Amino acid sequence: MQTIKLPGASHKSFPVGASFSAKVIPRVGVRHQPVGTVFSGSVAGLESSIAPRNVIASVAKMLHAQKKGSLVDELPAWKDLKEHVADIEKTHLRDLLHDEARCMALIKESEGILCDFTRQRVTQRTLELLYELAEQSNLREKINAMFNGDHINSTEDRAVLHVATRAHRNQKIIVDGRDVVPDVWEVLDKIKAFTDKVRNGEWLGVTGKPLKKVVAIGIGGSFLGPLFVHTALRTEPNAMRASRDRTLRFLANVDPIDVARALDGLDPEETLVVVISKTFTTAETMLNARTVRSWLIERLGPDAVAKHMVAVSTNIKLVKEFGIDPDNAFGFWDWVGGRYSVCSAVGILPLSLQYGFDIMQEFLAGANNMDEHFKNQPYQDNLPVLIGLLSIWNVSFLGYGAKAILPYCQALSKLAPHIQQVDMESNGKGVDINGVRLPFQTGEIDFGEPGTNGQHSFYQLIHQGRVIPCEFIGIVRSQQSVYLKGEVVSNHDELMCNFFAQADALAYGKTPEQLRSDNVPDYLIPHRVFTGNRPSMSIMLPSCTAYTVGQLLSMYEHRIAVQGFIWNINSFDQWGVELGKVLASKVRNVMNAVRTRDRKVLPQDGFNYSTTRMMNKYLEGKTQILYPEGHDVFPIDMLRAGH
Ligand SMILES: O=P(O)(O)OC[C@H]1O[C@H](O)[C@H](O)[C@@H](O)[C@@H]1O
Repeated sequence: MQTIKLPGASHKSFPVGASFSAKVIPRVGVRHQPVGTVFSGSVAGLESSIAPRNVIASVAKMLHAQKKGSLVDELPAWKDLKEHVADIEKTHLRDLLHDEARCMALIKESEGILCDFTRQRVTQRTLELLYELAEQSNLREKINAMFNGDHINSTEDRAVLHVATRAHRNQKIIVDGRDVVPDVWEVLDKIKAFTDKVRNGEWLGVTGKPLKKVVAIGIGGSFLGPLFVHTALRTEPNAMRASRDRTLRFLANVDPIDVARALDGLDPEETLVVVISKTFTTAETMLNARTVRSWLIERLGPDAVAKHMVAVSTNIKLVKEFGIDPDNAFGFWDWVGGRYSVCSAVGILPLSLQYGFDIMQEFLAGANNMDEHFKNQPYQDNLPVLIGLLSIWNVSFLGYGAKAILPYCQALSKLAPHIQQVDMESNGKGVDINGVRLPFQTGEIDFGEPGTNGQHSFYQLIHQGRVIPCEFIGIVRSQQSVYLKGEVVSNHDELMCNFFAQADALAYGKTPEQLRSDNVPDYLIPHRVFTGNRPSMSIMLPSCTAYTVGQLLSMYEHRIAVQGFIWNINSFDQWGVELGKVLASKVRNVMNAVRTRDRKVLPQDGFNYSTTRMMNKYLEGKTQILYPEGHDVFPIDMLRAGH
């Protein structure tokens, strides 16, 4: 068979004359039917007629995928798994947990992390079928394509290489023919140099005071990951020592209440502001940045910006236009997705200001350790692959659309909010990677709270209402230990007693017979029955340090990628957030028109009845604000008073 070379494609050759139909979308790539046929022909024909590299690469990938069946639910393994559901429906976890061979096979320990999958509604046969599904879905090739810097984010024509942001200095990771690891380390070295200077008092504020308070302004991926890691490290003994006398706060919401809270009690003379935005165009972040810039200038004069404001962005041009010296800007690259950016300057700059670069380097090393594990381990021992496959089983075959993330560790209290974005923005899609509408749902609804708080809140529903697969995360050595003389167990042991108990309570439940033998009156028995058979997994980390937090983060990121690879969706774009933004700017224009022209209500046209009615209620309902021309409506009273 003759082959032709496809520049930039991951599969370097393809049979001449392989036919396809494709819609060519400028700058975006290719979608195949049924979106619409604009071009039909062969790969050879395409190469000679239109030939942009990214289009050829996309077509090659598309053809490759089509060869194997364009939708995952058409694969034989998917069908086998569908049939296998009936076998599993006949089982109960309380029986499955008695099968010792099964349990031994379902407990995996690697990189110091113990994962117990015995309380998943699976048998060894289920796992075999899931591995088969992974094979048939080209999971390994897709993982390799990610690590190789292929443009797997096809709708934005970008590589997906957050793993490069935590590469060791001597690793090589090639994107578009260029090793990016030296670029990554150039920024990391710059972060180290800058944060050392701020922390040791070499870099001072405009009035000569050390900058001990940091306000990090950013939203979405430029906020949730750094907040998660900051919350995880606050009480870790080494991190605590390293951050003594220092403060890190976040300002995310465009709600002025968040501004007031973030700045409350801060002295601008001692405050460094880090504006974090991949695009440097996000409306909320830029308004907050302008607001805080006014706060600094009003108190310290215009020269304050140079000493008190720095930025993290891929868009250095806009950073400069905002008035921040590009020397004080820390870059990253379009191949780092916002929600995957905590290991770039997005997280490492503010967190190094707070904890020092050395601690953040441990965090990067932990993430890198899990990246290597993910890249190299066979499916059977690969923690992110196993967790991802089990989620596919729960969502697509058992029909459990949500999962609860339940760390029995207060330090991990911001894991669930972070994973909400990483998972739901990545995998909440309606079409496959080729643009074909999916006949099944992808993604999961994520929520969670630390144990034991959640037990006193939503566990009722989990135990007796809906079935929600739970992910329990426990820690062997607590960051903080307390043992009170005379108490039965230490405080951390008390916490962990609940961690162990909940998983079994969900799995075993409580039968009417057991209740009767406990002398529960008949009328209460239906209310007190626990059906059990509710799946969970338990993950145990040796400690909650910068290193293990890095591992945990990477494990969750990659399990989400595994799910997206199997569903064959693009987990790395987020078109679904655009429409609301566009409509908000239409509202913004009208709001401005009404407020600046002293009108109390909206004109009749422009919005539907409901929106007009609600907006008029809002506009009439507070004292008329007339935006004064040429003046900042700032600062608000509380901040002016410097409380
Ligand atoms: O970092 P930025 O460019 O300001 O983007 C912040 C956030 O904006 C949008 O909401 C995207 O959906 C998020 O993925 C992103 O993290």
